[in-house]
Amino acid sequence: MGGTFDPIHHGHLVAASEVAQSFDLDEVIFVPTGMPPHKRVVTEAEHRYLMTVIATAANPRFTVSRVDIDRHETTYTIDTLRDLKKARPDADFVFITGADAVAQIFTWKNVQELWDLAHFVAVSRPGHVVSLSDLPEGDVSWLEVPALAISSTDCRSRVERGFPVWYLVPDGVVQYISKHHLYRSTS
Ligand SMILES: Nc1ncnc2c1ncn2[C@@H]1O[C@H](COP(=O)(O)OP(=O)(O)OP(=O)(O)O)[C@@H](O)[C@H]1O
Ligand SMILES: O=C(O)c1ccc[n+]([C@@H]2O[C@H](COP(=O)([O-])O)[C@@H](O)[C@H]2O)c1
Repeated sequence: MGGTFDPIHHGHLVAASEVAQSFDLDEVIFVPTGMPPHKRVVTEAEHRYLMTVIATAANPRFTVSRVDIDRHETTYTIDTLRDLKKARPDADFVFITGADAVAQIFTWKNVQELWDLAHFVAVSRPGHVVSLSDLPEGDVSWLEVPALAISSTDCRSRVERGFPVWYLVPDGVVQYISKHHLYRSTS
């Protein structure tokens, strides 16, 4: 599952857990992006990576990869999948995306090559509707997951305004944000 994870929240974790169960996956690899192509300036990669490690530590099927943050360039999923495939040539990959991300997939780099490298699973997300007929049949599956109306944008905004993010993100991530003064207007 690729994402900016700025910060990682329970919407990401529920989506990953549901896809792992439904598609009988051995492992879910969370891949924090380096520099995402379509996004604002994001928090330092090491902070996003460490929050992802903290959030996933308790689940034996969850791991975190540094492939995107160690490439030190704009992150494209084509490169993520090529690097993962190089490291695990025998693995069959499933790339997990939310409804909002998959709706943009035809703007992604080398999109036609992506289908050869992984099967894509798009999960439902509150506030986002996707027309399944726009997605290539056989290459993208759809999965309804428990609706959690949580976004990283809202988490950042809440911290900035002094509102709690307890129960929106894992406890360790709340503590990490506080310890490193992330998302405060002065940080
Ligand atoms: N609440 C959610 N339910 C289902 N999927 C989600 C949810 N939040 C994020 N995702 C999916 O997880 C992936 C990574 O998301 P990302 O790290 O950009 O989080 P985000 O909450 O969308 O961040 P931001 O608000 O900063 O754009 C994307 O494919 C996104 O669609
Ligand atoms: O490959 C691309 O062109 C591309 C463009 C936008 C997003 N992505 C990937 O989609 C995933 C979710 O991205 P985001 O920006 O919603 O966190 C993440 O793994 C990104 O690298 C990939």
